[in-house]
Amino acid sequence: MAPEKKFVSSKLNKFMHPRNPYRTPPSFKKLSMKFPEFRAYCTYDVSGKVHLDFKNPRAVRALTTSLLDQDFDLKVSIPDDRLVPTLPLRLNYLLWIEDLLTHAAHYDSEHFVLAIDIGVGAACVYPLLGAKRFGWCFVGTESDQLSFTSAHTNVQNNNLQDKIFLKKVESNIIFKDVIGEEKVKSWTLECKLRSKVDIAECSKKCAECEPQASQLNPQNEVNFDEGQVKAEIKKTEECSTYLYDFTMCNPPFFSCEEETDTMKKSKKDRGEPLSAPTGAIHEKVTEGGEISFITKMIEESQLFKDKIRWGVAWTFDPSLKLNQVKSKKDMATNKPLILMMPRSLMSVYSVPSAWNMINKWLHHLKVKVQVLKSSKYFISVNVKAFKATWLHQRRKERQNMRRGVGASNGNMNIDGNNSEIIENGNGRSSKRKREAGAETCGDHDGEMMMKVNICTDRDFKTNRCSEAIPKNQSSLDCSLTSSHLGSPHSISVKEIPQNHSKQENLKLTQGKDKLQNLNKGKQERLESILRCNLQVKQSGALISLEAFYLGGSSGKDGLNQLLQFMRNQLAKPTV
Ligand SMILES: C[S@@+](CC[C@H](N)C(=O)[O-])C[C@H]1O[C@@H](n2cnc3c(N)ncnc32)[C@H](O)[C@@H]1O
Repeated sequence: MAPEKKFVSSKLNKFMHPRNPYRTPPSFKKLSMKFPEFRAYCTYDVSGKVHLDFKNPRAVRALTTSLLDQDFDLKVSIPDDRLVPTLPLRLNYLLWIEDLLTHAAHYDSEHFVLAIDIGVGAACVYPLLGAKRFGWCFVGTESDQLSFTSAHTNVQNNNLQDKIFLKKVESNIIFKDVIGEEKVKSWTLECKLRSKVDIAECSKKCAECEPQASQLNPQNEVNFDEGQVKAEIKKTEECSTYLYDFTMCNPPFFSCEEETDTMKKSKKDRGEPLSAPTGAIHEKVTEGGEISFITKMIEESQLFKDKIRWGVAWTFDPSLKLNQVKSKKDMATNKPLILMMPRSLMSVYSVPSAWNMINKWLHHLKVKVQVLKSSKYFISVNVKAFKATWLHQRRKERQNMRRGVGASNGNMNIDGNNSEIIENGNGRSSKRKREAGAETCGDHDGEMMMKVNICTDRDFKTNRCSEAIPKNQSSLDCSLTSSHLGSPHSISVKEIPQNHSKQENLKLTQGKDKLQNLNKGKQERLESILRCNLQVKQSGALISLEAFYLGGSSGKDGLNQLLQFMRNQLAKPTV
């Protein structure tokens, strides 16, 4: 067995989040060449394979800090006697939260996210990863002085003090002295104001917030005096409800030291633990154990129910669609569809040339492709499709041939006129014309007919869309309504009235641009027919394509159809 396989046990690996980069174990060889501190704990067998002694806490620490450096550009130090976080599991938690946020009505990938992490630990792992990988801001608490100092140093060393604020707390307190505390409030507000996205959000939410938005310059430089910040806090408290998007915690789990021994013994019965246990006793033990800790969190949450979007096992926020978030079971059953890439079609049998071929197909299908990871032996991409362009390719091919059109001109027009296929919300596609009003959409490739009411950009500008927009909604709300009806590219905002001052116009234009971006991500999720990750990898002498379903109204059938299109291309290339 390759030593990297020990990185995450096979049992755990099936629970790894589909977007977790450590589903594929890192190369210890590469890591040992890059990081001498990691190399110091490596041994090499005759075949040159690298082995790490997972029973040695120092080796485990060197692995974590080297991976943080290599994969996230984070320089982290962890004192000898403090907990060493395992990165795959920490990322799983963060990715699951990202899923939760994605399903919250307000969230978009460009949205400003502010979170609380209770008990950051000496590494400060969640805030550092959250800030670096997802761009989130954090207030972190810690009750242990040594861990607090170490976490603080890690934040400073990575120059993330604009995104992470740490507070030393007493161990009998969770949120009480944190959320309402003046310094925390000032920092969170400054942090929020620093975010340009918030300008659009604020101006949309509450007209009184607009003066503060105009104080920001495009470079994001914020210089507030104490009085201003206090005034802004008051305004924010009056006009906004939620300040924090979520709170997270990896609590100390045991109620006494003896319990940790019992756990060790029962773990032994279940087989040897993979890694050496690390951490001081107070990091693992708390009065009453984790049940008492979490109970306290739930009790205190009621005091701050309108300040945090609660969403773990309980929520006060109806916009959180918890039932759509992937469960561990879903993750475990999210097996990839696999396509073996044959040698015969490639002059050089390598991952890059296999990817070139696949990329050409994806380009032909006009899907959105984002490269996540790329190396000589592994390429991972995220794919979003808004139309089932892979369907009935052969039929289209034959029709084109009959019409005398070049077989694959790379310019696929679904039906030759100015129509497009849009999602109709029930998972089926329907044809839409770029005209206003109610219209019957024709049957397309055997898909269902439906009637849709469409407002165009022109309707919004001329206010003809009165049916779709309640009278009390602002012009920016109008754009949201429009974006729900149209394609990702048809977001529209009402024209800015002529009698506004130049400054106001600029503000509104900035707000409009931001809001359009803000809506784009959410729009894509709402309208996508298929979202999946594709991984091209070399295992031994073979190259394969693994396809993971992530979402989209076509369901896993959509992914099957996409793969069938690829299989057809391998059998009889037309692209
Ligand atoms: C299991 S460790 C988790 C550390 C880190 N979040 C991680 O996942 O690696 C729990 C941490 O919570 C801290 N802690 C315990 N009670 C706390 C409290 N009431 N408020 C803040 N931190 C606390 C401990 O000192 C310890 O660092």
